[in-house]
Amino acid sequence: MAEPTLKAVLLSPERDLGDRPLLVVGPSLGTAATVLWGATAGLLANDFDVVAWDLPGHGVSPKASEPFAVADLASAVVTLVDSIAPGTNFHYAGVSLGGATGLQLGVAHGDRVKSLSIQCSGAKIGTPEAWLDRAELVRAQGTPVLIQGSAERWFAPGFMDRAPELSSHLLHSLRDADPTSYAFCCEALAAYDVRTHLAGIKVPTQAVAGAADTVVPPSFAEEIAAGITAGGGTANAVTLEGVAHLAPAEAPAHVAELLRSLIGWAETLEVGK
Ligand SMILES: O=C(O)CC1=CCC(=O)O1
Repeated sequence: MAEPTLKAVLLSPERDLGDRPLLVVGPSLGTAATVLWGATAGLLANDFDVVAWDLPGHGVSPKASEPFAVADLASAVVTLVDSIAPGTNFHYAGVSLGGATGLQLGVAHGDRVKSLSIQCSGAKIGTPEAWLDRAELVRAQGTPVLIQGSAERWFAPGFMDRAPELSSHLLHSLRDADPTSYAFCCEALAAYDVRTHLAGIKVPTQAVAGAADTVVPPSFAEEIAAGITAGGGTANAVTLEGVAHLAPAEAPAHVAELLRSLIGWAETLEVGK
């Protein structure tokens, strides 16, 4: 296992980094973060420096040459932040595997993270067998074989008709992803389980679920919030109606509002530190 190299895109490019709170946003398996987060970031770009990182072999990140764990993704996010804004503590929001990376940031790098928005994610996602089967499938047949099933899991009913361009753009990022890197992500998810570590997360956390998500239903967000609160941390769970697995693309205005409220509150706590 090794920390992969990650690359990022600044989604609030009209201002230099450093003047405003830094919000790092992360992707779900198969998506490019700029596409997944574009609409939400557009609503936040006046108030925050928004930086979107990509999974290995997805979007702007290079392919992975060896396996990695979700914990390695979290360390790689910290390395990435230090390469663009050295030593800066940041707010973090991530979807699904990007959300799992966020929980791992809270577990292992809580001193660097000012708040966590964990979206359409869980402390454990799916079963190891299913992830290892998917890794084998994508290695044998490439990412196109995943497109039909992903479209069914990712979007709430009616979204593809309402937003044909965005949904097609998201599915193109899956088609363009490197199959080997995608398979490594599946293997990282097979081994991922931070359920017994939630109590160690002390940063303000919001767990956001899609009511129509069949991959990680709202009970997963409730489990995260309950586990963190039990550890003395501060967390709450929110369910978005009409949303499946890609909340920032499906409900950007609502997600932006949730992030504004979380970050605003977390910044007041920081002032007193
Ligand atoms: O199965 C999918 O494609 C959805 C998903 C599970 C983990 C993740 O990041 O995305």
